[in-house]
Amino acid sequence: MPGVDRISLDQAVREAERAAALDIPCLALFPYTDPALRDENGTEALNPDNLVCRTVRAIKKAVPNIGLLCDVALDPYTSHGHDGLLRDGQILNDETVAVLTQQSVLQVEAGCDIIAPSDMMDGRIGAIRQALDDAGHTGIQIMAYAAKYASVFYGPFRDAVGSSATLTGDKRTYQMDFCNTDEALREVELDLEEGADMVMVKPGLPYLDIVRRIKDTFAVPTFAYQVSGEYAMIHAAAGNGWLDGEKAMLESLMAFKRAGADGILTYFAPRVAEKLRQGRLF
Ligand SMILES: NCC(=O)CCC(=O)O
Repeated sequence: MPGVDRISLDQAVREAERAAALDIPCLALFPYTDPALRDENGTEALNPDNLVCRTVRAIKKAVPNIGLLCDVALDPYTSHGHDGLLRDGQILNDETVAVLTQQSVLQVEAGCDIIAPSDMMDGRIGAIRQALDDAGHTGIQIMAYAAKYASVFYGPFRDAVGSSATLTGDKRTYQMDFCNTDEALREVELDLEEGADMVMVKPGLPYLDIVRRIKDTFAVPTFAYQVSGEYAMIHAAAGNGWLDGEKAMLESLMAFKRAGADGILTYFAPRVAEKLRQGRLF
């Protein structure tokens, strides 16, 4: 991904310090897992000393006031690159949910503030909420990736976490069909009923109609993810001199706000935070 690096644990702590100084409220952590540690069942996800858990502990120790959001899904850990367990070419929904609940508890016990299931299995929000409550973690927030579309715009991210090369098939049996808008409302409704505190739409810019429909229908905290492909397009156009990158970044982020997003996950966060601190966006 242009302009975005994989960083080591000590560098992640420094980035967290920098983010806190820029008033960025929360960081989302995504691991690159050594291929030797990936297997069919994604067992590294349940290692309490895996890269994410170690990084959460280190950041929380050094920068206790920054929020940490941990992704819940198996794709960084599976040899086939899917978010769930796979048997005979089929994703096993309920068996996967049983693993995701354990992954969530481990991440919370490492110090994570917000659990963000991005796997799109059915029924996982309720199961995770129950598992967290049972383990005594009643104050943890859940951000459900409720409307996550099967999108080509995730390409650069998959390269960055090393799952492009290993992904077999596609994710269309569990991520959403981009021809469909009503399904997004049903997914959000289910996730809220199951105990989600906030919902996420992903990708962002091509899906702002979904953000607006969700916000207008449910009036809950609604987030949107400006994903790697969206970021890369602006970056590449700016690099080629086709667009003013700074202005395109700001215009795209303002579009999220206009559509009703309460928060934006973006790879531009440090750049836009610097501008906000200077007090003048436009
Ligand atoms: N679960 C995190 C992602 O899938 C990120 C997608 C992207 O930035 O393209």
